[in-house]
Amino acid sequence: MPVEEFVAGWISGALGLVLGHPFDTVKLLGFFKGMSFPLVSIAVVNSVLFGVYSNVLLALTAMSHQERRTQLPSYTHVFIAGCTGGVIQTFFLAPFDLIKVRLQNQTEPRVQPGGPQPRYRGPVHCAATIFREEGPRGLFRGAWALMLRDTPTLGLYFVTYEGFCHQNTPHGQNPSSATVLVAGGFAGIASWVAATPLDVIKSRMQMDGLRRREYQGVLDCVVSSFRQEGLRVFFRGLTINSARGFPVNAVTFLSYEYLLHSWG
Ligand SMILES: C[N+](C)(C)CCCC[C@H](N)C(=O)O
Repeated sequence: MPVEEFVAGWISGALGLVLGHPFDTVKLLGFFKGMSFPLVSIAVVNSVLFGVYSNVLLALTAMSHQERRTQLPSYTHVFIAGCTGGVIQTFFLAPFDLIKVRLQNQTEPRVQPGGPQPRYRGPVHCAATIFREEGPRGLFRGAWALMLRDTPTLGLYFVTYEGFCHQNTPHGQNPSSATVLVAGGFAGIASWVAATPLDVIKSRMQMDGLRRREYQGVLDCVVSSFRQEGLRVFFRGLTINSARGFPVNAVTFLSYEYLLHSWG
């Protein structure tokens, strides 16, 4: 099984993430300490996503990464491989994403000497507290919504990327760096635009249960959010998600392709 894809997915994800970090932090104006936690999480999640994607595509098409560069596999195969990557990565992403959302939404001011401690003192303390207060399943709160958000949208992500590359590359050649950058950026925007409605729901589910349970499940959260705030609730964060999605995924795909190419 080609492991290069896993490693390339990890490194390229980390590069994209460093670039996207400022956007992620302004997204909720909460505090988000340091980069080590996001780097560990992206290492795990992106290597699973890219590794599963490439290996499923390989199994479906019997073409290697290099062969796929010159001959585009069918969009159905690309979509299925992307969706499979989306499903599998959810199991890894769910606890990391939950911790991120809980830390970002922490509204207590920074710790003052002698003042009250924040509820979560950092990612590890946050994980331990959730485990203690909400049980092991608590670490997967919102995971269904996350899976619904990421399965089709990661299919779309890879279809956009491969399609754009294919259309802008002369037959039989590798896509240029500029093409890869723009294709990755568009893939990021397309998938984030499609993912935003369920991103709103996912974050609400992840925050639910801190004080009292408000939602019965994903559908209930969709219905009551819509009733209380109207259709526009599903577009919250659309601009910042897209603005972040372009550079992060442009850099992710460029470094991914570069690494795979240089490993030959
Ligand atoms: C599927 N969804 C749109 C949620 C994400 C797709 C891109 C993933 C990338 N790590 C990023 O953070 O932008």
